[in-house]
Amino acid sequence: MSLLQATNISKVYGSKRGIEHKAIDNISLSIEKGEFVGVMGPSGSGKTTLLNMLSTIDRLSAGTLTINGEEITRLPKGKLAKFRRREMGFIFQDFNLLDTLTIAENIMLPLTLDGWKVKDMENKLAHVANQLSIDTILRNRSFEVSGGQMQRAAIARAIIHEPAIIFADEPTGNLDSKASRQVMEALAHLNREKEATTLMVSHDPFAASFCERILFIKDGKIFNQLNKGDNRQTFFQEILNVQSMLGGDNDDLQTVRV
Ligand SMILES: Nc1ncnc2c1ncn2[C@@H]1O[C@H](COP(=O)(O)OP(=O)(O)OP(=O)(O)O)[C@@H](O)[C@H]1O
Repeated sequence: MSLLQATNISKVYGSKRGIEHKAIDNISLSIEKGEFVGVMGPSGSGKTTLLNMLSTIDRLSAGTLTINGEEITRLPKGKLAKFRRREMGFIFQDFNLLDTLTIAENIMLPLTLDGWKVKDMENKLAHVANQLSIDTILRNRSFEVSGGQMQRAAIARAIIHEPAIIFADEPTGNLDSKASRQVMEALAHLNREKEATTLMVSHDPFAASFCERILFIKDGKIFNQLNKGDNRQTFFQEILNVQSMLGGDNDDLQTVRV
Protein backbone atom coordinates (compact mmCIF):
# COMPACT_ATOMS: atom_id res chain seq x y z
CA MET A 1 0.00 0.00 0.00
CA SER A 2 1.24 3.49 -0.82
CA LEU A 3 2.21 5.79 2.02
CA LEU A 4 0.09 8.55 0.49
CA GLN A 5 -2.79 7.99 -1.89
CA ALA A 6 -4.82 10.86 -3.31
CA THR A 7 -7.76 9.90 -5.50
CA ASN A 8 -9.58 12.36 -7.77
CA ILE A 9 -8.84 15.33 -5.55
CA SER A 10 -9.99 18.82 -6.52
CA LYS A 11 -9.84 22.23 -4.90
CA VAL A 12 -12.30 24.91 -5.88
CA TYR A 13 -11.88 28.44 -4.59
CA GLY A 14 -14.90 30.71 -4.57
CA SER A 15 -14.66 34.41 -5.34
CA LYS A 16 -16.53 37.44 -4.07
CA ARG A 17 -18.23 37.82 -7.46
CA GLY A 18 -19.41 34.21 -7.29
CA ILE A 19 -17.00 32.93 -9.96
CA GLU A 20 -15.37 29.65 -8.96
CA HIS A 21 -11.77 28.77 -9.71
CA LYS A 22 -10.66 25.14 -9.87
CA ALA A 23 -7.07 25.37 -8.58
CA ILE A 24 -6.64 21.57 -8.51
CA ASP A 25 -8.61 19.62 -11.05
CA ASN A 26 -9.23 15.94 -10.36
CA ILE A 27 -5.67 14.82 -9.58
CA SER A 28 -4.83 11.26 -8.51
CA LEU A 29 -1.36 10.39 -7.28
CA SER A 30 0.43 8.06 -4.91
CA ILE A 31 3.69 8.30 -3.02
CA GLU A 32 5.51 5.21 -1.82
CA LYS A 33 7.41 4.98 1.45
CA GLY A 34 10.92 6.35 1.05
CA GLU A 35 10.20 8.36 -2.11
CA PHE A 36 11.50 11.90 -2.67
CA VAL A 37 8.96 13.59 -4.93
CA GLY A 38 9.10 17.11 -6.33
CA VAL A 39 6.20 19.23 -7.57
CA MET A 40 6.99 21.85 -10.20
CA GLY A 41 4.98 24.04 -12.54
CA PRO A 42 4.48 27.66 -13.59
CA SER A 43 3.37 30.32 -11.14
CA GLY A 44 -0.31 29.90 -10.30
CA SER A 45 -0.45 26.30 -11.58
CA GLY A 46 -1.57 24.96 -8.20
CA LYS A 47 1.63 23.66 -6.57
CA THR A 48 1.11 25.16 -3.13
CA THR A 49 -2.59 24.34 -3.20
CA LEU A 50 -1.72 20.70 -3.94
CA LEU A 51 0.88 20.60 -1.16
CA ASN A 52 -1.57 22.17 1.30
CA MET A 53 -4.24 19.63 0.37
CA LEU A 54 -1.90 16.64 0.69
CA SER A 55 -0.53 17.94 3.99
CA THR A 56 -4.11 18.39 5.31
CA ILE A 57 -3.67 22.16 5.81
CA ASP A 58 -6.40 22.81 3.20
CA ARG A 59 -9.61 20.82 2.93
CA LEU A 60 -10.37 18.97 -0.29
CA SER A 61 -13.35 20.15 -2.35
CA ALA A 62 -13.62 16.61 -3.76
CA GLY A 63 -11.81 13.30 -3.66
CA THR A 64 -10.15 11.18 -0.97
CA LEU A 65 -6.78 11.24 0.74
CA THR A 66 -5.19 8.38 2.66
CA ILE A 67 -1.88 8.74 4.51
CA ASN A 68 -0.18 5.91 6.37
CA GLY A 69 -3.38 3.88 6.25
CA GLU A 70 -5.56 6.65 7.70
CA GLU A 71 -8.31 8.11 5.54
CA ILE A 72 -7.75 11.80 6.27
CA THR A 73 -11.01 12.91 4.74
CA ARG A 74 -12.90 11.02 7.48
CA LEU A 75 -10.86 12.17 10.51
CA PRO A 76 -12.55 14.56 12.95
CA LYS A 77 -10.75 17.89 13.55
CA GLY A 78 -9.09 16.96 16.88
CA LYS A 79 -7.75 13.66 15.57
CA LEU A 80 -6.56 15.35 12.39
CA ALA A 81 -4.50 17.88 14.40
CA LYS A 82 -2.86 15.06 16.35
CA PHE A 83 -2.27 13.03 13.20
CA ARG A 84 -0.65 16.05 11.53
CA ARG A 85 1.58 16.69 14.56
CA ARG A 86 2.74 13.08 14.86
CA GLU A 87 2.91 11.93 11.26
CA MET A 88 3.98 15.04 9.35
CA GLY A 89 7.01 17.30 9.24
CA PHE A 90 6.87 20.75 7.65
CA ILE A 91 9.58 22.87 6.04
CA PHE A 92 8.72 26.36 4.76
CA GLN A 93 10.48 28.89 2.54
CA ASP A 94 10.83 31.39 5.40
CA PHE A 95 11.99 28.77 7.96
CA ASN A 96 9.23 29.60 10.52
CA LEU A 97 11.59 29.48 13.49
CA LEU A 98 10.52 31.34 16.63
CA ASP A 99 13.13 33.96 17.48
CA THR A 100 12.22 33.98 21.16
CA LEU A 101 13.52 30.40 21.40
CA THR A 102 17.01 29.02 20.88
CA ILE A 103 17.69 26.84 17.85
CA ALA A 104 17.67 23.80 20.20
CA GLU A 105 14.28 24.78 21.65
CA ASN A 106 12.88 25.33 18.16
CA ILE A 107 14.04 21.90 17.02
CA MET A 108 12.61 20.17 20.11
CA LEU A 109 9.24 21.94 19.80
CA PRO A 110 7.33 18.98 18.25
CA LEU A 111 8.51 16.78 21.14
CA THR A 112 7.73 19.43 23.77
CA LEU A 113 4.19 19.68 22.38
CA ASP A 114 3.89 15.90 22.67
CA GLY A 115 5.05 15.88 26.32
CA TRP A 116 8.41 14.10 25.93
CA LYS A 117 10.86 13.82 28.86
CA VAL A 118 13.72 16.35 28.75
CA LYS A 119 16.45 13.68 28.66
CA ASP A 120 14.81 11.87 25.73
CA MET A 121 14.36 15.16 23.88
CA GLU A 122 18.01 16.04 24.38
CA ASN A 123 19.15 12.68 23.05
CA LYS A 124 17.01 13.11 19.95
CA LEU A 125 18.23 16.69 19.54
CA ALA A 126 21.89 15.62 19.64
CA HIS A 127 21.20 13.01 16.99
CA VAL A 128 19.40 15.24 14.45
CA ALA A 129 21.76 18.18 15.05
CA ASN A 130 24.65 15.92 14.22
CA GLN A 131 22.93 14.62 11.08
CA LEU A 132 22.42 18.18 9.84
CA SER A 133 25.78 19.56 11.02
CA ILE A 134 24.26 22.25 13.24
CA ASP A 135 25.66 21.09 16.61
CA THR A 136 27.55 24.34 17.10
CA ILE A 137 24.56 26.69 16.80
CA LEU A 138 22.10 24.99 19.15
CA ARG A 139 22.37 27.67 21.88
CA ASN A 140 22.01 30.55 19.39
CA ARG A 141 18.80 32.27 18.40
CA SER A 142 17.61 32.23 14.80
CA PHE A 143 18.69 35.83 14.06
CA GLU A 144 22.28 34.93 15.00
CA VAL A 145 22.76 32.22 12.35
CA SER A 146 22.84 32.06 8.53
CA GLY A 147 19.86 31.30 6.27
CA GLY A 148 21.25 27.87 5.41
CA GLN A 149 21.73 27.07 9.10
CA MET A 150 18.18 28.27 9.86
CA GLN A 151 16.78 26.01 7.17
CA ARG A 152 18.82 23.04 8.39
CA ALA A 153 17.46 23.74 11.89
CA ALA A 154 13.95 23.80 10.41
CA ILE A 155 14.68 20.43 8.75
CA ALA A 156 15.87 19.07 12.10
CA ARG A 157 12.58 20.24 13.65
CA ALA A 158 10.65 18.61 10.80
CA ILE A 159 12.28 15.20 11.32
CA ILE A 160 12.91 15.02 15.09
CA HIS A 161 9.63 13.18 15.76
CA GLU A 162 10.29 10.77 12.84
CA PRO A 163 7.18 11.68 10.86
CA ALA A 164 5.78 9.40 8.16
CA ILE A 165 6.14 12.17 5.58
CA ILE A 166 7.91 15.53 5.22
CA PHE A 167 6.29 18.38 3.26
CA ALA A 168 8.60 21.15 2.02
CA ASP A 169 7.33 24.30 0.28
CA GLU A 170 10.13 26.08 -1.61
CA PRO A 171 12.75 25.16 1.03
CA THR A 172 15.52 26.91 -0.93
CA GLY A 173 13.45 29.97 -1.91
CA ASN A 174 15.26 32.28 0.51
CA LEU A 175 18.74 30.81 0.20
CA ASP A 176 21.82 31.58 -1.89
CA SER A 177 23.20 28.86 -4.13
CA LYS A 178 25.72 27.49 -1.61
CA ALA A 179 23.13 27.21 1.17
CA SER A 180 20.59 25.76 -1.31
CA ARG A 181 23.03 23.01 -2.20
CA GLN A 182 23.69 22.22 1.48
CA VAL A 183 19.98 22.10 2.27
CA MET A 184 19.17 19.91 -0.73
CA GLU A 185 22.09 17.59 0.03
CA ALA A 186 20.79 17.30 3.60
CA LEU A 187 17.26 16.43 2.39
CA ALA A 188 18.58 13.94 -0.19
CA HIS A 189 20.81 12.35 2.47
CA LEU A 190 17.89 11.96 4.90
CA ASN A 191 15.86 10.44 2.11
CA ARG A 192 18.59 7.93 1.16
CA GLU A 193 19.82 7.01 4.62
CA LYS A 194 16.64 7.27 6.69
CA GLU A 195 14.06 6.57 3.98
CA ALA A 196 12.46 9.92 4.86
CA THR A 197 9.48 10.18 2.52
CA THR A 198 9.47 13.74 1.20
CA LEU A 199 7.22 15.87 -0.98
CA MET A 200 8.74 19.18 -2.04
CA VAL A 201 7.35 22.08 -4.07
CA SER A 202 10.00 24.10 -5.89
CA HIS A 203 10.41 26.59 -8.71
CA ASP A 204 14.11 25.86 -8.78
CA PRO A 205 15.30 23.14 -11.21
CA PHE A 206 18.60 22.87 -9.31
CA ALA A 207 16.81 22.08 -6.03
CA ALA A 208 14.34 19.80 -7.82
CA SER A 209 17.17 17.80 -9.41
CA PHE A 210 17.84 16.28 -5.94
CA CYS A 211 14.38 14.61 -6.03
CA GLU A 212 13.90 11.11 -7.39
CA ARG A 213 10.65 11.89 -9.22
CA ILE A 214 9.03 15.13 -10.31
CA LEU A 215 5.38 15.86 -11.02
CA PHE A 216 4.78 18.84 -13.27
CA ILE A 217 1.51 20.68 -12.71
CA LYS A 218 -0.21 22.93 -15.21
CA ASP A 219 -3.62 24.55 -14.72
CA GLY A 220 -4.32 22.32 -11.73
CA LYS A 221 -3.65 19.05 -13.58
CA ILE A 222 -0.62 16.74 -13.77
CA PHE A 223 1.02 17.62 -17.06
CA ASN A 224 4.04 15.34 -16.98
CA GLN A 225 6.23 13.23 -14.74
CA LEU A 226 10.00 12.67 -14.73
CA ASN A 227 12.05 10.02 -12.97
CA LYS A 228 15.70 10.55 -12.14
CA GLY A 229 18.13 8.10 -13.68
CA ASP A 230 21.65 7.67 -12.32
CA ASN A 231 22.80 11.19 -12.98
CA ARG A 232 21.58 14.38 -11.30
CA GLN A 233 23.08 16.68 -13.96
CA THR A 234 21.17 14.86 -16.73
CA PHE A 235 18.02 15.04 -14.63
CA PHE A 236 18.56 18.78 -14.22
CA GLN A 237 18.66 19.23 -18.02
CA GLU A 238 15.53 17.11 -18.41
CA ILE A 239 13.76 19.29 -15.85
CA LEU A 240 14.75 22.42 -17.80
CA ASN A 241 13.38 20.84 -21.00
CA VAL A 242 9.99 20.11 -19.43
CA GLN A 243 9.93 23.58 -17.88
CA SER A 244 10.48 25.21 -21.24
CA MET A 245 7.67 23.10 -22.71
CA LEU A 246 5.42 24.22 -19.86
CA GLY A 247 6.32 27.87 -20.27
CA GLY A 248 6.21 30.21 -17.29
CA ASP A 249 9.12 31.10 -15.11
CA ASN A 250 12.15 29.33 -16.51
CA ASP A 251 15.48 30.90 -15.61
CA ASP A 252 18.33 30.16 -17.99
CA LEU A 253 20.89 31.23 -15.42
CA GLN A 254 20.08 28.02 -13.52
CA THR A 255 22.32 26.09 -15.93
CA VAL A 256 25.43 27.54 -14.29
CA ARG A 257 24.53 25.91 -10.97
CA VAL A 258 24.79 22.25 -12.00
N1 LIG B 1 -7.18 31.25 -0.98
C1 LIG B 1 -7.38 31.37 -2.28
N2 LIG B 1 -8.54 31.91 -2.76
C2 LIG B 1 -8.76 32.03 -4.07
N3 LIG B 1 -7.89 31.64 -5.03
C3 LIG B 1 -6.72 31.11 -4.63
C4 LIG B 1 -6.40 30.95 -3.24
N4 LIG B 1 -5.16 30.39 -3.14
C5 LIG B 1 -4.72 30.21 -4.41
N5 LIG B 1 -5.65 30.63 -5.29
C6 LIG B 1 -5.55 30.57 -6.77
O1 LIG B 1 -5.35 29.20 -7.12
C7 LIG B 1 -4.37 29.09 -8.17
C8 LIG B 1 -3.21 28.23 -7.72
O2 LIG B 1 -2.49 28.91 -6.69
P1 LIG B 1 -1.20 28.27 -6.01
O3 LIG B 1 -0.73 29.23 -4.97
O4 LIG B 1 -1.50 26.89 -5.58
O5 LIG B 1 -0.19 28.23 -7.24
P2 LIG B 1 1.37 27.96 -7.24
O6 LIG B 1 1.63 27.07 -8.41
O7 LIG B 1 1.84 27.50 -5.91
O8 LIG B 1 1.91 29.43 -7.56
P3 LIG B 1 3.31 30.14 -7.17
O9 LIG B 1 4.37 29.34 -7.84
O10 LIG B 1 3.17 31.50 -7.78
O11 LIG B 1 3.42 30.14 -5.68
C9 LIG B 1 -3.98 30.52 -8.54
O12 LIG B 1 -4.76 30.93 -9.63
C10 LIG B 1 -4.32 31.31 -7.29
O13 LIG B 1 -4.65 32.64 -7.62
